[in-house]
This record gives sequence, C-alpha cells and structure tokens, in this order.
Amino acid sequence: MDPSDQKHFTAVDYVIFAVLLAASMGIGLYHALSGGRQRTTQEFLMADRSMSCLPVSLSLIASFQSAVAIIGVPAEIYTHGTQYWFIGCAYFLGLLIPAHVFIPVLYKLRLSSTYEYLELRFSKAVRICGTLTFIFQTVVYMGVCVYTPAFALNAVTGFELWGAVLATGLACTLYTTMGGLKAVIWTDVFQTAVMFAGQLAVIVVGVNQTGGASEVWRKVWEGNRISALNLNPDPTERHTFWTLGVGGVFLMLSLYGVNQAQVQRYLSARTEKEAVRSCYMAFPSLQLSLALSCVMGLVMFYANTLHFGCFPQMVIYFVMDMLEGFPGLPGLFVACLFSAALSTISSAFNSLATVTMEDLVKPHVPAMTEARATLVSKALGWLFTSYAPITAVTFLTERALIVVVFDLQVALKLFGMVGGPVLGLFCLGMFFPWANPTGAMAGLGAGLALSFWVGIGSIFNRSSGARPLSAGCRAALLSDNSTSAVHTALDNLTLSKPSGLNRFYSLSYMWYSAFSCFAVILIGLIISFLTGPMKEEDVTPGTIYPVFGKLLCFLPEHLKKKLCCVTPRGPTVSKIMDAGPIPSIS
Ligand SMILES: CC(C)(CO)[C@@H](O)C(=O)NCCC(=O)O
Ligand code: NA
Repeated sequence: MDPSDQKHFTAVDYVIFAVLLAASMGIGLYHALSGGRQRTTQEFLMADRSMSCLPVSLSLIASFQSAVAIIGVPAEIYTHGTQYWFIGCAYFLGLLIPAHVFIPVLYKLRLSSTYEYLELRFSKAVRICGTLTFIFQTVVYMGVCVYTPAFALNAVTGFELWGAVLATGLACTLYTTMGGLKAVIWTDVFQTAVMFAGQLAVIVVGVNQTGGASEVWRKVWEGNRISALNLNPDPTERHTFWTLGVGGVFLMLSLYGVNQAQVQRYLSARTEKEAVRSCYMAFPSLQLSLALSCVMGLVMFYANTLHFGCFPQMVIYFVMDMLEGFPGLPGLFVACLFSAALSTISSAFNSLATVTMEDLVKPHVPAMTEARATLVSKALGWLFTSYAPITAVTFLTERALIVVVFDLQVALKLFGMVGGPVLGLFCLGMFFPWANPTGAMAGLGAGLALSFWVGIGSIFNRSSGARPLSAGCRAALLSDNSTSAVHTALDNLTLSKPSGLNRFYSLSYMWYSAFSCFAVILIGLIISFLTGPMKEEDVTPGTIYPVFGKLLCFLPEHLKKKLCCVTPRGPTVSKIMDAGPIPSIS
C-alpha cells in the first residue's frame, strides 16, 4: 500500500475511534454489573424477555447491515446506477410478513432457539439439521464481515490487517460475553447511530464540495446513473424490479422471518405486541440506511470522473480523499464501518452461542444448573470468536479472494443459498399441516443441494449474473494501471445469452432465496404425500399458521376446516413449555 494513503488519520480521528470501542465496552460492563448480573441463560441469551420496541428495532436493522453493505451499496450504485435501490420495495412485505405470520407463531411458543420450532413441528433430526445449516451460514458470514473494516483501518492508518481482525473479534467477544444479549442490543443502538452519523457526514461533505445537490443530480443524470424501473421478466437479469422487489422479499423473509439473530430479538421483547411494533419500526430505519448508502454512491460518482466500474475497496479511498482537511471525519467514517461490523458480529456471536447451547448442548445435558449453563454459553461465545478471525485469515491468504470477500453479492448469495432452504423448511411446517418429518428432511436436503448447485455453478460460469467488471476490478486492484485493465474487462464483456445448464447457473442471485424456498416446499410436500401425510391430531398445537384458512375465508366452514387445520394451542402443552425445556415429541 502506498504510504501516502496513510496520511488521513489525525489525533482527533484516533480519539473518535477509541470512543466507539470504549463506549461499547462500557455498555457491556454496565450490563454485566446491573440487572441480574448475567447469571442465568434467560438473561444472558434472551435479555430477560424484557426489551421494549425501540432498541429491538434498531438492533434488528444492525444485524445484517455490516460494513459490506456500507461500502458495497455505494460501489454498486456507482457502477450500475440506482436500480439496486428498488430493493427498498421488498422491505414492505419483507417486514409485514414476519410481523404478522412468523412472530405470532414463534412468540407464542416461547422458544429460545428458533430451531426448537422444527422439533415441535417435525422431529429432533430436522431441528439439528436446521441448527447446523444456520451455524454454517453465520460462521462464513462472520468471516466476511470481520474483514471489511479491518481493510479500511489498514488503508487509512497502516494498522496490520490480521491485527485489526483479531482486535475486532476480541473487542466484540469481550462486550458480548460480559453483558449478554442486553449489551448486544444496546450496543447495536449506539452503533447504529454512529453508522448513520458516518454516512451522513460523508454525504454532507461530499455534496458541499461538489457544488450542491442540484449539481450532483445533473451529473449523475447525465452519467446515466438514475435507472428507470426495469420490468424485464428475465430471471437471469441481475437486478430488475422483479428480482429485487419480489426475490428480495424472500431474502428478507429468510433474514427477518426465521433467522435466529432476528427471532432472538423478537423473543427478547417484553410482549408479542412490542415485537411486532419493533418490526414495523425497523422499516423507516432500513429505508434510511438504504437511501444513505445509495446517495453516497451518487456523490462518489460526481466526485470521480472515471466512468468505469468501482470496486468496494475504492469507496474507502474516495471517502478518505473527500474528507481530507476535516479532522475527525475520517475517524468517524472508520468508526461507522466498525460499528456496522461490530453490531453484526456481536449478533452472530450471541445467536451462535444460543443455538449451540439450546439445540446441541442442553438436550444432551438436561440436568445442567443455570449457573453452569450460563458459563458454557459464555465459553461458546469465546469459541466462536476464535472462529471468525480464522475464517477471515483464510480469506487473507488467498489474495484473489480479497476482492470476492468484499462483495455485497457474496453476502447476498450466501443469505440466499443457505438461508433460502431454511426459510422453505419453516414455511413447509407452518403453512402445510400435511408435511411430515421425512418430507421436511428430504426437502431441506434437496433444497440445499439445488441452491449450492446453482450458486457454485454460477462462480465457475463466466457469463453468469456476476458483475461483468469483476475481472477488471481484480486486475485494477493488483496494478495501478487501472485504465488498461478496465478496457480489457470491457472488451471481454460477454453479451450473448446463455443456454441450457448455463442458463440455470445464470439465475440472478436475488432469486436464490425464493428458488430454494419453493424447492424445499415442493419436494417436502411430494415426499410427505408419498410417505403418508401428517394427521391433524398428530401436529403439535400452535405450530401451524392457518394461511389457507385466512386466504380462503369465503369458503364454507367445513371445507375451511379441512384445508387449514386450525388447531388451538392446548393448555397442557403451554404448561409443559412454560415450565422449561421442550418435551421431546415422538
Ligand atoms: C440484508 C439487507 C438487504 C437488509 O437488511 C441489507 O442490509 C444488505 O444488503 N446487507 C448486505 C450484507 C451485509 O451488509 O453484511
Ligand atoms: Na451491523
């Protein structure tokens, strides 16, 4: 790295950065010493189920908004125009459905791990498979998240990459294991504020330097960066209204509907109403965050005259150049990236500790005392911490992978490939009373196989929906002579339509969630009917959401009853479950 890139940080910047870390630690320490002092798993993992909707809602948006999005979205807008902004349309249904379908079912069951649902509805084996899938997704995602801010810090201060990665993991584990979920949620609130402040500062400075908002607008308009609504129905087109606005709903459902990190937050809310409200309140903040990162991409487009693509790493240099002469602001921006990453990683730690404890440890050690269980949960937190830097460092050793790791697409592909089948499994259970455990297992297995097939196939398929400039970006990263590299990349741009299996591999990654979700449901239902569908009286009460009953409310009563299996939650079951661990269902 050119040492001249490292002139940006002044003493004020270091102070701002230190304040972020100190405040996060302080919040952790406060929750370690107040309340019940984190001596029970109910407090450590579930925040005593006492949270109100405001902190929960800010925490919800922080979980999956990492530095990857903060710099990935501007890079996307800069390169391809504002089409990506239409993902905001998916936020409507993507939050309404969790609020009115998933929360009512999951909250009433008083779960700790969302995968307990799978055991109640299907079997222990399905639950374990759900848990393992989640652990895989989260561990890979953490590796991606931890790397981005470390790169930024390295670029502006020269701080060693691996040192920054380790420090991030360490800081995060410290406050997470000290203060439990309460600390995670309250640091999320603080860190979300820092995140917004950093993005806002860049935009305000950028717009002022470039001669006002109307100037920026004129230039991005002339530069063709304001995209019209693309209604092309082709599923291989990377970003259209359909892939973003409809495919995006399924992506949102896999994250906000059934992902442990989010469900744990809903369940930590004081009441079900409060959980639903937090979901509603997440909507404006998510839109604001999307708008800020899109506008940042437009401002960058104005500030830079190069009319080729931009890779995410460049965003950091752009911003640092823009903020030169404003001491404190580079520090605020790096703090913004770290806030985004820390809040995501802490959610990941806490949710990993929860599922490992609740799904993998507790069922085998039923007689564990609360104090012991809390200790084990904390130890699990530490275990997973060591895992995140290991993943990140593995990425580091493969220099070419660095470009990949930064990509917004990588994170969204992962959510779709791994989260989509799990979403399908929950939908199969909640909406289709006939689905049986065999069907669920087969559906999940087939769904995962299909989504990995298309996901891995797309990596090896040149004309895939991947960004056409990625080859150029890689070359540009490795040499300073970016102009010629970009020309080569543009020359190599393949415009021919793929056919056959290649067409399958070119499926837009925004459809991965929907595709694998439907695959799981379809295969799950077929296998269930072949092996003997579940009888209504065998389904655990409270695990079905009568979606057909609600949709077909005009049908006569007896037909509706046949279709939707509206089983009320029996008093015996609720008593057993309120008393403690879930009884095994055979
Ligand atoms: C997942 C959404 C679409 C909504 O939360 C967004 O935050 C996002 O694009 N996240 C990318 C992954 C990341 O930032 O780590
Ligand atoms: Na975050």
